[in-house]
Amino acid sequence: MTNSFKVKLGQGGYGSVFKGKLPDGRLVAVKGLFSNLESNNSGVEFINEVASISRTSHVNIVTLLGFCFDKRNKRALIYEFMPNGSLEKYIYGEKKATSESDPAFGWETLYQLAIEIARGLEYLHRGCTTRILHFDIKPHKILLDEDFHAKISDFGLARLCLEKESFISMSGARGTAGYIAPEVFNRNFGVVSSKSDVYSYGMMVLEMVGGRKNIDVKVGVDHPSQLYFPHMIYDRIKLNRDLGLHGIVTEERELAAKKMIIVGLWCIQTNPLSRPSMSKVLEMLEGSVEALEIPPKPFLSSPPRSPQLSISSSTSAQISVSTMK
Ligand SMILES: Nc1ncnc2c1ncn2[C@@H]1O[C@H](COP(=O)(O)OP(=O)(O)OP(=O)(O)O)[C@@H](O)[C@H]1O
Repeated sequence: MTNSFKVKLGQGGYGSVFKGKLPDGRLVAVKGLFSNLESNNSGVEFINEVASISRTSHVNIVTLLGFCFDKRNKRALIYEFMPNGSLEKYIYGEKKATSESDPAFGWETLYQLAIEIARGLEYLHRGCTTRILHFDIKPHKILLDEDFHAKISDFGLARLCLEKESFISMSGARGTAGYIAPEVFNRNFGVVSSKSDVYSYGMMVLEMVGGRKNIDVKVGVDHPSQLYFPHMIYDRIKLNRDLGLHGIVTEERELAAKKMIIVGLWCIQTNPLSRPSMSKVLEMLEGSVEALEIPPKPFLSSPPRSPQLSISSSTSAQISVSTMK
């Protein structure tokens, strides 16, 4: 199926992703899962988990087409192939989105993507058969189809399958620094819930707006005031200053940018209760900018450095999975 693993699409924390083709010609992405844990069981848990999650179906969620599980305990997840790769490269990678040199990927597209991702997340929070709280939403989890529509990829399924199998079960959570809500790494901030995903979503939207990492260590060395993008943009929007963003040449683009900024700032409020639900986010993005109130200035509450943060098991039971009737 993968033609001997010739084309590697990427590398995730749980395995490599390869391009493949089904016998009917459909292109797929095959995500191999490596487990360094001795597992003697038959993989029933894995199969059940995949079966239950494969019932998830939404236009803004990458479709899980199947799985592989062989006698030697090798396992893989098979997803629909997303030809335009991940959002990451359009935010700060080789195809930076706000660049005027690529008008096809300007503010209109970014704004549309913010709405599509919000729809996918809202579905995962409220509408689907399997509800998983606390995904690891970040720009490389958002994949783009051939028409540049956004789909949330994998949404922690790999982690979930391996953790269930290894009996680590639902204890301990991993997240990517820069997107993890404060309550995920410290319970004193509140309870981990779908609002933790709202936080990650907000951080990501602000990166889409800024075209850079929210915490830019390189910039920070020379210009400390520019270290934390959410603070910089907060001051500009609050004081009604020029946003100082690339490519805002029409009023329509400015309105789209403003909505994304205000929504992003609401989403990253430290108190989970102050953050909007994903349905509220959609309402805010789709409504008029005049109806939006500017939130209080968000604190810098994520740990700024290490790219992958493993959370100790003292913050256990943070991923909650349930099958809704
Ligand atoms: N369905 C797909 N179609 C095309 N490319 C994909 C697909 N799934 C993943 N990729 C590519 O592989 C990369 C790694 O994906 P993966 O989900 O494993 O990584 P990750 O975001 O680091 O996740 P995790 O740490 O949860 O394993 C993606 O950033 C993307 O470029």
